[in-house]
Amino acid sequence: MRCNIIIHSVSGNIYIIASYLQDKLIEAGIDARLYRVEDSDLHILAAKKDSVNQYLEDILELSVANEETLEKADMIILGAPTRFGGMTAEMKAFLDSTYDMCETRSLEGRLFGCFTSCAHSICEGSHALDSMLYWAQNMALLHIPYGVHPEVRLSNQPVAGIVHLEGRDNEIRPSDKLGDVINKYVESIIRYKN
Ligand SMILES: Cc1cc2nc3c(=O)[nH]c(=O)nc-3n(C[C@H](O)[C@H](O)[C@H](O)COP(=O)(O)O)c2cc1C
Repeated sequence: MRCNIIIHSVSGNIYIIASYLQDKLIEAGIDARLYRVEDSDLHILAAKKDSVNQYLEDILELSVANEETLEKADMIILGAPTRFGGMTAEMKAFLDSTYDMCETRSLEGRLFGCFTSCAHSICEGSHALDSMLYWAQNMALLHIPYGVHPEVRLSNQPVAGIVHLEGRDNEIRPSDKLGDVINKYVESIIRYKN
């Protein structure tokens, strides 16, 4: 199974989650690859903010996603920061560029997952997940939800996907606890593998 993870990340949280998720999927025998969407002024922000500069090179090393990235995937996972309860404009611009694919139904039946990072509110993160989910539904993709995992205690995750809370100015980077959540999500994905 080929899984293409497409991200937008400014200060690195989404990149950290995506890299961990990619490693875990590869360990599970899934051909997981990481792509980014265009962000034309990321380098300008990186010159002003250390937290943006920290992962800039890693992020820019990723190939930029296009329609082929979607068409080659059996599973598409989107990761984008939360912006006012939605996804970022950069991720939205990429998804908007795929409109023809919903009319041709060329992605129908592929699998879908999503994750986000935000400052302080799981609730706003959950809205951001839903905004990506609406795209997936337009594309007739099949959503694999995070669902309910009482064994991962107090993880406070929405059922739709994974949310990381960074606190103020990246004071909380994705931790082992979020790793437990991602591991559970990978277990669900493996069940759909064949
Ligand atoms: C314009 C803007 C709007 C934001 N809106 C929200 C929001 O609605 N809720 C929230 O909790 N965080 C919000 N954030 C914080 C980002 O989602 C957060 O910094 C995220 O972790 C960035 O991910 P990254 O490190 O991968 O770039 C906002 C940030 C910016 C710059």
